Amino acid sequence: MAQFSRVSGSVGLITLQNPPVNALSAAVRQGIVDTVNKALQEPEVKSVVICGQNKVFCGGADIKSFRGVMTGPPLIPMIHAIEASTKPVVAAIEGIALGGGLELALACHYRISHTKARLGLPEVTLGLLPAAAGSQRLPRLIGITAALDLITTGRHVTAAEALQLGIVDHVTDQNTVDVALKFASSVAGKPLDARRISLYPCPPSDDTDALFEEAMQRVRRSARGAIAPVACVQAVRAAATLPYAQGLEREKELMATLFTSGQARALQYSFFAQRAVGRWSMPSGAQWDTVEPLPVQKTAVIGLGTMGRGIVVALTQAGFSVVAVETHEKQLTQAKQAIEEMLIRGAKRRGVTPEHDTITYSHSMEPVANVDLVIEAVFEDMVLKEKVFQQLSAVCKPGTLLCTNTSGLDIDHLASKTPNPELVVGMHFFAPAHVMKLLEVVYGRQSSPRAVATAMQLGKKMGKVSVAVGNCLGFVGNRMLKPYMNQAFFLLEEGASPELVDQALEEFGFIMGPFRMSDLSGIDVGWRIRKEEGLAVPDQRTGQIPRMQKGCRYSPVGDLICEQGRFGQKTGQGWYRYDKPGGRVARPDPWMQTFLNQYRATHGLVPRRIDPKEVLERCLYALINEGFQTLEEGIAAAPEDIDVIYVFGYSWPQHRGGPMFYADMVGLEKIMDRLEHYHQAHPDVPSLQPCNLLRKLVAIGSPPIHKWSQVMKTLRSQL
Ligand SMILES: CCCCCCCCCCCCC[C@H](O)CC(=O)SCCNC(=O)CCNC(=O)[C@H](O)C(C)(C)COP(=O)(O)OP(=O)(O)OC[C@H]1O[C@@H](n2cnc3c(N)ncnc32)[C@H](O)[C@@H]1OP(=O)(O)O
Ligand SMILES: NC(=O)c1ccc[n+]([C@@H]2O[C@H](COP(=O)([O-])OP(=O)(O)OC[C@H]3O[C@@H](n4cnc5c(N)ncnc54)[C@H](O)[C@@H]3O)[C@@H](O)[C@H]2O)c1
Repeated sequence: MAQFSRVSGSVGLITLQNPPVNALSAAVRQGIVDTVNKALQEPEVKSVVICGQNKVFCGGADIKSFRGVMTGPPLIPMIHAIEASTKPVVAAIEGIALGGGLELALACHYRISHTKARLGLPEVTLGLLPAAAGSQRLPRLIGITAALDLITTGRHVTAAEALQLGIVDHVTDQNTVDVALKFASSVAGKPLDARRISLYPCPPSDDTDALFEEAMQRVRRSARGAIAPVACVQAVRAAATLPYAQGLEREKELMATLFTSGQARALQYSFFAQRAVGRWSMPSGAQWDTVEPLPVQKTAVIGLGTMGRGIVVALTQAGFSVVAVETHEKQLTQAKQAIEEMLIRGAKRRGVTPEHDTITYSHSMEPVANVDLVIEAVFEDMVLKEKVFQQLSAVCKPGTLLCTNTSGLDIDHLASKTPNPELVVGMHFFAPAHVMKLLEVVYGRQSSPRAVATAMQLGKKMGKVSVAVGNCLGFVGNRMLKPYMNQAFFLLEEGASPELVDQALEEFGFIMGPFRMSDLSGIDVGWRIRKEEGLAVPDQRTGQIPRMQKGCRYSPVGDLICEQGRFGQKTGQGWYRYDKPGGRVARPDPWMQTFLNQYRATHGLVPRRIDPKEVLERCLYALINEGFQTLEEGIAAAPEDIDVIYVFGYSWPQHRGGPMFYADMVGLEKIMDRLEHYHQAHPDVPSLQPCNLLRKLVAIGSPPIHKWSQVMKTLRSQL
C-alpha cells in the first residue's frame, strides 16, 4: 500500500507501507501508481515527496513474489511515470534504499538522505541485475567506474559515500521527511529536464573497451561460473554505448535470462535460508522466539593460536570486553602483536578508531573470574580441554557460559566434566575467525535453551550467520566433509591426480578443490586426528597402514605424504609444490605422480582414466548423502541449515544454493541412482550407500526442498 496526504497545502506526501522493509509488492506498486496520479491531478499539489513508513524508505522489489505469478502494475512503467512527472518529486531516504528502492529514488528528481541511511543495488547477490532502469540511470549519474563497482558487487554505501558519489543531493541528520517537504516546496514550479537522469549522457571515460574488459575479467575471477555479475557488466556497457531507450531494451533482455535461471533461484533461496537459520529450534521444542538469552558483556578466550586470535578480534570489534588467556609465553607475545595488527587493519577498513583497551592479556585464568562467557580455543585434545573446563568451572562466577571452539569433539563428554553441563555449548568458528561468516552453535544433550540462545545471539552480534546444530563427531560441516575427502583420496588411488580432482571441483565453483584446500590448511591436521583415531597406524605384521579399517575402505595416501614431511604450503610441499615454505602458488609436482604410481603398484591398483563427471558425482553425492543422514538423525534441523553451513563455512558456490539445494536441482532420484551405482562398484564404502531419508524421499515422489522439513516430521518415526 501507499498512503497519500497533503502537507502545508501544496506538497503531496506519499508514504510506502509494507513493513518491515516496504518492499515493492503488487499492493505497494498499485498504491504508488494511484497516489502519483492523485498528486498529478490535484491542482493544489505543486510538488511531491516519497518516503517509507517506520523510517525505512524501501528494500526493493518483493523477492518473495519472484517465484509466483506476477500481479499488479509493472515496476518499470511506474518508475518512468515518476521521472516524467511535471511536478518535482523528492525521495526522502531513511533506513535503506536498496535495489528497486534505489531505482525508485533515481527516478525522482531529487534525493535527500538521512546520514544513517544505506543505499545500493544488491540485485547481483540475488542472481539478478537492477532492471528497473538502475543499470541505465546509475552510470549516467555517477559514471561508469563507480556504477560498475556498485552494480557488480551489490555493496551498500553509506549516505556520506552516496553524497560523495553524487547519488544523493543532500544528507541530513534531522527529520528527513520534514527536510524533504521543505525542499519540495522550494523547488515547486522549477524546470525539471536537468533533473531527469534518463536524459543525461553517460559520462565518457578514457578507454571504455579496456575498462569493460577489465571489469569482465574481475567478475569472472571473483565469482567463478556466476552469470549475474557478467550480465551486470553487459548492462552497464549498454548504458555507456547505447542511447537510453536501447540500453533499457538490453537491460530487459539480460534480466529475462537471469530471472528464470537456476542461479537466481539458488541465490534467492540462500537469501531466505540465511534468515531461516535464525529461527532455530531444539529437539526439546525450545526455540528462538521463546527463550531469553543471558546478558553478555564480559568475555574470555582461552588459547591464542590461529583461532583464538581471530575470536578475540571478532569479539572486540563487536564491542565486548575480552580477557585473552595464553599459557605459552612466546605465543602470548606474538598473539598480542597479531591481534593489535588485525584490529588496526579492520578499523582502517571500516573507517573507525581501533579498540585496544577492552582486551586484557593474561597467562593465567584468574582474570576470567568475573566474565559472563568463555570461549575455549586450546589444542584439539580432549584431555587438555577437560582440564581447561575443570579449571574454568573452579574459577568462573556461577552462571558463566562455557563454550568450546572444538572442530568436532564430543560436547556431551566435555560438559560431563563440569558441574553445570547445561551451561556448556560448542561455538565452532571457522578460520580466520574474524573473517569467516559461519558459526556452528552446537548443543549437547544437556545444553540449556538459554545457553544456546545466548551463543546464537552472540554470534549475531559478531556479524556471523549462526546455525544451531546437534552434537556428533564433526557436527554438520566437518562430518559431511569426511566422505567428500575420502572420495578425493580414493580417486587418487584409482588413477586421478590432485590437479584433475581440484580442477573438476573448482570448475563446479569451489574457490579451491580439496587438495589445494588441504595444502592451505595443513595436511597434518587430518593426519594427527586420524592417528588419534587409530587409523593412520601401520599394521605390526605388514608394516603398512591397512587399506581396510573396521570393514571399510581406507586410503592412507594422505598419511604417507605426511610421513614424508609434506604438510602443504607451510612446508613448501604437499599435494603440490610451492616455491618456498609458506609459498602460495601451487604447481603440479612430478614427485607426486611418481609417488602415486609406486603406491598403486605396491597395492596392485591398476590406474584408469577418470573423468571430471565421476569426480563431481562421487565427491558431491557422498557429501550430500551424509547431509541427508544428518537430517535423518536430527543433527541438522533443516536443509537450509546445511546449505548455509556449506556456503558460509566451506565456500560452496552460493549461486548453487548449497549441497541440499543442489540435490533438489539435480533430482533426488538421480542422486540416489548414481550413489547406488557407485556403491555397487565400491561396496566397501558405506558412505556411498543411499541413506534411508533419501530413499524415503524418492519413494514418495521426491518432494521439493521446501517440503522436506514437513515430510521429515512424518517420516522421522519410520526412519
Ligand atoms: C520471462 C520472464 C521475464 C521476467 C522479467 C521480470 C522482470 C521483473 C522486473 C523486476 C524489475 C527489477 C527490480 C529490481 O531491480 C529488483 C530488486 O529490487 S531485487 C531486491 C533488491 N533488494 C534487496 O536485495 C534487499 C534485500 N534485503 C536485505 O538486504 C535486508 O533484508 C535489509 C533490507 C538490509 C534489512 O536487513 P535486516 O534489518 O537485517 O532484516 P532482515 O534481512 O531480517 O529482513 C526482515 C524481513 O524482511 C524480508 N525482506 C527483506 N527484504 C525483502 C525484499 N526485498 N522482499 C521481500 N522480503 C524482504 C526478509 O526476508 C525478512 O523476513 P523473513 O525472511 O525473516 O520472514
Ligand atoms: N585451525 C582451524 O582451522 C580451526 C578451525 C575451527 C576450529 N578449530 C579448533 O580450534 C581449537 C584451536 O585450534 P587452533 O588451530 O587455534 O590451535 P593452535 O595450535 O593454533 O592454538 C592453540 C593455542 O592454545 C594454547 N594453549 C594450549 N593449552 C592452553 C591452556 N591450558 N591455556 C591457554 N592456552 C593454551 C597454545 O599455546 C596455542 O597457542 C581446536 O580445538 C581446533 O580444533 C581450529
